[in-house]
Amino acid sequence: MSLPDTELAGRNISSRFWAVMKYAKSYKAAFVLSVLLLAADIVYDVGYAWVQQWFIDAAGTRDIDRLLMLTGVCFAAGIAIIIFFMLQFYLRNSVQSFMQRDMSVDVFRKITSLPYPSVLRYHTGDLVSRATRDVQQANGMIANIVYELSYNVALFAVAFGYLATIDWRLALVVTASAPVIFFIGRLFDKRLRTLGQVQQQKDAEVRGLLQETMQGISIVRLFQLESLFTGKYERRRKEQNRLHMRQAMLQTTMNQSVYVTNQLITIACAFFTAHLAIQGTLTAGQILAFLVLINRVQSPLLSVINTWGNFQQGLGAGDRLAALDEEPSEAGGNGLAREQMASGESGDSNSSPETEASKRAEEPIRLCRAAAVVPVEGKASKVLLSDISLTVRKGEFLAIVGPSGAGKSTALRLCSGLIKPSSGLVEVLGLPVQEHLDAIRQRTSYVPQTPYLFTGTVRENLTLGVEDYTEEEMVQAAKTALAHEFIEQLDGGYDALVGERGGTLSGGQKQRLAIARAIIRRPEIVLLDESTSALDMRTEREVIHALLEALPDVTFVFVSHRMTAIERADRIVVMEQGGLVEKGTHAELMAMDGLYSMLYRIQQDQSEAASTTES
Ligand SMILES: Nc1ncnc2c1ncn2[C@@H]1O[C@H](COP(=O)(O)OP(=O)(O)OP(=O)(O)O)[C@@H](O)[C@H]1O
Repeated sequence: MSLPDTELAGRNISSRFWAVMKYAKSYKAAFVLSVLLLAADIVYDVGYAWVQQWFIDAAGTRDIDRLLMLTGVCFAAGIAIIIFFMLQFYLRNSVQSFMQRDMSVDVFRKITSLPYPSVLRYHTGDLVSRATRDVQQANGMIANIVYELSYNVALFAVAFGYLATIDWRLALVVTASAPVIFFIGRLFDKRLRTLGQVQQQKDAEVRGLLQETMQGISIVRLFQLESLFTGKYERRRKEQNRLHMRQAMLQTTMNQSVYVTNQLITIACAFFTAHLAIQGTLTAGQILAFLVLINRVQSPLLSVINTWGNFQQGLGAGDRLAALDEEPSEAGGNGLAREQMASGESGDSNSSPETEASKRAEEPIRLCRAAAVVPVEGKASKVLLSDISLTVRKGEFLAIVGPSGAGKSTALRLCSGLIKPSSGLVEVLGLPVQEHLDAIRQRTSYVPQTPYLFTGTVRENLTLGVEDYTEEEMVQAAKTALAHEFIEQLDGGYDALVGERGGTLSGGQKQRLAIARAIIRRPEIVLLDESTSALDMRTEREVIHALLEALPDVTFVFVSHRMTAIERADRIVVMEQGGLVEKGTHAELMAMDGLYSMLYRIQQDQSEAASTTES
């Protein structure tokens, strides 16, 4: 996705903060305790000045008993503080890692629920980046704002209070840098935040390129694209480095401005302290405590500015996650009225509800004036399908043919709910697809053009998402898809590993596994999108024959370019340029002498020419 997220930089800060903070709810007690235990750090930091003052002043009075008592108290306090430190560290890290885990699971869930067209709009690298780095940085925002800020504000207040008890005028001089630091922070924050977002985007692009190159490594090698891709990667890395440098320089400029301000204030304080010492208004212990406390008052101011920079980066990541979260999930309905069916191919406005119900049971797929339009960046939207009306009968084997780019796969995507109809209605098993995706997908199987196998065993891939299968059912599904034989020959059989994306299997083997995976789900409808294209013609015929024999009640919709694959089809529809141009049986279509008969003859000529050449 290009960089639209930078527009989100103006979002409400508190809403972003609370969007992340809600993840602390489940760990409320540990979270609150870990914040309260920050008091141990404060006691240690400020107590150090107090101890120095008391030891020096006690040494001045030569009071050994007091010195011993003080040593004992310090020893006990030291041990208690270490225990509190460790507890605080444990709780803080646990809460943060649990929050991060919960948040990344939510982002993962969101990504998997995005509608298919939205997934296509994002780049995989971008989505991976959001689920990993953005989650990490958004959580870092909590660490910054809650822990760091609470700690620094409390340290500042306590150290300032202590300083004021020694000399309130000096205490005020020490804090003179606060308004300047605030001003500097405001000057830099927006730029840091926007830069953080652009940087995240660039990181995602680099990650995306890396992923894509790994996935297409064979093409990179075979097309000798190594230097092209390396150059591309180098350019993106250069751009990424440039942004990192800009960000580092901006952060350093901000830090150094604050540092210089603090140095000037420290020099002024040193002057006043020395002046008061000359006048004899401070004890030696107070002078020492004062010098320690100057640092304790100023270091929170310095830390706050760092925290602010990191907080801005966290907000940038929070914005990117919010943008993803605001993407509508797939569950939404298409809002189309069922009445539209009335004007469709099989619609009959006068029929009774009972007639309609039985018609629906007999016609598991009904498309009524369905259209699919996709938005195209910077151009008018593109029409993929227009005005498609079609019904498929229960147990029917319907074939869809047509030239490349005619819209055959899009029609199947429409039936499986992967894309929404932009107008018209698509009903599957009597239900409008977009409103009943879960129910429909439970009873429908879709086998895409390129089957996707997950890293794991044959068995895991075959039974994906099906828990109540028997060994017999699994083997039967594999036999029906003509996969059993080659599976048995694999080292390990059904427990053989298939490698990343099924890399150890041939294209045809992957396709047969995908078909077996589709039928083990006991579907009522199977949508096959050129799912046998990698098989030889004989095996393809055998697979189709086995499917039809084994599953006589199942409705098959089969997209194919090969006419031999669809010779058993009950009906054939022909598509061209996103429209349905012909339908009928093979004989009817041949008699029409239209596009189908032309495609059929071309293929026959080609196969005759091929067999002549072979002989
Ligand atoms: N998400 C999309 N965005 C833009 N155009 C798309 C999208 N999906 C498909 N198209 C376009 O829609 C048209 C139909 O594509 P589709 O994949 O349905 O064709 P097809 O008939 O299955 O082709 P083939 O036989 O080559 O697989 C093509 O021109 C394709 O470029």
